[in-house]
Amino acid sequence: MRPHLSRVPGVLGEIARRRAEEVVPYPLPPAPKTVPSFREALLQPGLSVIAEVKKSSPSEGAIRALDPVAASLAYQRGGARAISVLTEPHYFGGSLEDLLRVRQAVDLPLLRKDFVVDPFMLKEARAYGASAVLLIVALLGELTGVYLEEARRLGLDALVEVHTERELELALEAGAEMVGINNRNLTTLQIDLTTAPRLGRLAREAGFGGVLVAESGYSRREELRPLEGLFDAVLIGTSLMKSPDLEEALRALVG
Ligand SMILES: O=C(O)c1ccccc1NCC(=O)[C@H](O)[C@H](O)COP(=O)(O)O
Repeated sequence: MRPHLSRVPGVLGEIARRRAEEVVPYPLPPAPKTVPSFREALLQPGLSVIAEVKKSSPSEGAIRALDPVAASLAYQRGGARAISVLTEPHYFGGSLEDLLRVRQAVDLPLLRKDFVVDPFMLKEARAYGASAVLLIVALLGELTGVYLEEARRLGLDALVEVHTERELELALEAGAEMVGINNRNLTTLQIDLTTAPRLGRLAREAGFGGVLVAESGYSRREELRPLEGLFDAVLIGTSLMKSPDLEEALRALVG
């Protein structure tokens, strides 16, 4: 079952509709027998970092044409607990090939970072070595629970992404065990670093005891302070990718 994407505004709608047009099932390579647990990696003590391989974006245009394997090895040395690999090709310069190559090079759990709008994309994620997928409530709406169930059935963890109070309610109703709160409004691309702590507190007040991940816009250590004791993990892409030394940049942020 697919979500109704005509109702999704802005660049997010554009990306997702293009993605949906491209999904044509094909024979997948055999999935790795086991992959490390994304959820358990993020539950280690302290604020875990999910470091993102992101070559370009709608916000920034070209960021850096760094080899995803080289970037991921540097992230692993720098202390990342998981790696997010963009697989969307048109706006982010990613691919499933990148995901597979990173899987073969590092031991960390991988998040397939894409705009999932068809259940086949979950099967692809599993086949190409992901431990987890991103499910964006602004895209999936009431279908979030259906995609969550399908992800679980395939043995994938799911990071359910929200940006508003209503989306948070939907994520919790759907039974999300990992919630990502995006500081970036995916319609306007504006970043507001007060979004994650505000919605994070609401989630905890509502009794959410699962994994909380703050996403987007972080580039300095002091910006992570409001997350301490509330969030389990932070997802960082652009500022790391722009740094001359990824390993050092990661240590400077959270080391
Ligand atoms: O990054 C964008 O410009 C963007 C535009 C439209 C949809 C999604 C977008 N980014 C996805 C993300 O959430 C980020 O890649 C991730 O949270 C890391 O953010 P950052 O550290 O700011 O690169």
